[in-house]
Amino acid sequence: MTKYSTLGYQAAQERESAQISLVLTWLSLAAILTLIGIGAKAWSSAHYSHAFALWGFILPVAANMAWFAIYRNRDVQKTGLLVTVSFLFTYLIASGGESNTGPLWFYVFPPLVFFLTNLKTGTLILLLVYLVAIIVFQFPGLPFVQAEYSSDFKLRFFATLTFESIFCFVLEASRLKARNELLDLALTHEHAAKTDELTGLSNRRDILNRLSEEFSRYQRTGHHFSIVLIDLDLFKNINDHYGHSAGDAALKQFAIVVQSVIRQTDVAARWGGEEFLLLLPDTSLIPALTLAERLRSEVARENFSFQGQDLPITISAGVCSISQADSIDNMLRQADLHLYSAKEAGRNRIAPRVRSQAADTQNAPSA
Ligand SMILES: Nc1nc2c(ncn2[C@@H]2O[C@H](COP(=O)(O)OP(=O)(O)OP(=O)(O)O)[C@@H](O)[C@H]2O)c(=O)[nH]1
Repeated sequence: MTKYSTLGYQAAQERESAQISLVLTWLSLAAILTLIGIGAKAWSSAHYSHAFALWGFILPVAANMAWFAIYRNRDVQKTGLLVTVSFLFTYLIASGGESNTGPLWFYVFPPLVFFLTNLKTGTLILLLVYLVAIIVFQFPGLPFVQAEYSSDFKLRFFATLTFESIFCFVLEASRLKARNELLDLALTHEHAAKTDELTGLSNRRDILNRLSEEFSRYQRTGHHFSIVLIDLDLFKNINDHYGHSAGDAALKQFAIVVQSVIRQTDVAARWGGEEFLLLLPDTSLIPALTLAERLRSEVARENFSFQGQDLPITISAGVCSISQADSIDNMLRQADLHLYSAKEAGRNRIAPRVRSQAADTQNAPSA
């Protein structure tokens, strides 16, 4: 998965295209009003065909707005407006507009195409615009070309349009660069705010949010979920005998084991110190106990080591399902009580007990 496919990027992209759509709606409205206005001006100067042609462009702009209002398709909205504006500007440069001022509208194009498309597509469209202008300027005899422009005008037109295009390209490129850097920074902060630095798992704040989301989902849909509160056994001894760095290494290795056991939809978090919490969506008590038991036996089997020394790591855990509680606080309290009873019963075990656990944990180390 690339960083551009993460939820954060997708949300930012969605916000940006929603903004572009809004601007396009206002631009379309402004275009309609402008076309009405300059059409009326042409009419008052007795340029009837020109007035009708300008008013004729109102139809596709209005149709594009209506299409978007019904289907909310932003790509069609963008393409529709770009195509209409392209034809309008081609008409203006070919007809000369009022007093040969039609080509002046071309200056709207560079900022508009870079705003609506990306740098590559924008540049391609601008090259097409140049091609249209060159054809109109070089072949005044063509049937659709009614205007003739002086050499001086053509030269200055291309020079100024080129200058404007390059300027818009550079501005857009630096805007995109700044926007991506800002987005990266925001995502890094967002990730840091949700992640435990040592283990890379979710932190307490993140899992509390997810628990409350899962609880709301349960209230809406009735989908059960469970939690597993895990504590590494006699962890103080690990720190005391092998050093704090060995303890840290064991916590990291434990996080890797947890992630290899849980499903992708489950969430593992460092609850604090040497305590961890699992959130298991769509899981009732028995499957949650089975998963906790599998994790316990994986941890007991895993070879935890630090700088060549083996670390004796086992876990105890308390499990609770939403069917046994009426709130998140209550679930956490019950899981904590079960964890306490697992410790009391000799550690390296899961509570509440299921029959199959008894055989597995007969040889569990005592406190
Ligand atoms: N290395 C390391 N140790 C930690 C970290 N967080 C908490 N601890 C240690 O974990 C130990 C927890 O010890 P206790 O709460 O006494 O419990 P325990 O020794 O695990 O005994 P039981 O829970 O009864 O099995 C303490 O010594 C903490 O200093 C950490 O991030 N790194």
